[in-house]
Amino acid sequence: MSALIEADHLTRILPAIVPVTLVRDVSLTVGEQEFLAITGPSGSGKSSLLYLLGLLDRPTSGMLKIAGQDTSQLNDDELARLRLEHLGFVFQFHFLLPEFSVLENVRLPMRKAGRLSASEMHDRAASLLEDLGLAGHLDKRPDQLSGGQRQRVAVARALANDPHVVLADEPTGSLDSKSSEQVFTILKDLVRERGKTVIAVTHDMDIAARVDRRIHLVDGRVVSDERVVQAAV
Ligand SMILES: Nc1ncnc2c1ncn2[C@@H]1O[C@H](COP(=O)(O)OP(=O)(O)OP(=O)(O)O)[C@@H](O)[C@H]1O
Repeated sequence: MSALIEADHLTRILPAIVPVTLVRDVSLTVGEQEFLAITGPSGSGKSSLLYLLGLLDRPTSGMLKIAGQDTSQLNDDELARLRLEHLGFVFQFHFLLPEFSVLENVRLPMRKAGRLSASEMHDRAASLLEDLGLAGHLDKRPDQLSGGQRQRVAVARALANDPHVVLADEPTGSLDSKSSEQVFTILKDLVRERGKTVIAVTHDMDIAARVDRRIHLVDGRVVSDERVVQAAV
């Protein structure tokens, strides 16, 4: 198993009159094809840790390697490039651009990466959306879709540049139970069928019980990091 993410003693302190420690001394290694949940009480630092691992924030101290590359000396442009190449994001609220079509929303990260021609981008975006059950919706705008459909568009967008890792912050947090189950199944299939690694922050204990590995945080610290044993059916 080669490491996609290596975090060594990561700490994030928010400077303030009374500094706030968001993440404390977190060390972990995440490999290929892992399905991992980050759990913990509200305010325990789950999102903060996900943002560090996703290069959306910088640690105050500690080392973070993504796909073998030490990120500590990289400037913002280099971090953005590493993010585009290796990481995809799904948030609780989809953050799709309302004035763009579904297809254009999925094409945007490909444009930023600048590796594909216009027709390749179109075909790849259409194919991802079709795989996620959205074939009939490519030209619609996000507000013409249901919440579950929008979240599936967000998953397609996360996959646009074929990242190794998909980081998801409460991906089912604003969905009804049926849509939640669909999005969970999609994330699981990303791991099982597409060989991605998925790291999901979740409050949903039903989801946390069905991943492969669970990291539990309390006060910004990892208090357990365990393989999840699935009950036999
Ligand atoms: N910009 C900020 N300014 C001040 N405090 C912050 C800021 N961002 C986060 N915090 C605090 O840091 C702690 C960790 O926040 P974080 O959002 O990472 O936790 P979480 O476990 O994801 O919470 P939740 O489950 O409620 O989303 C919380 O106590 C939060 O209030």
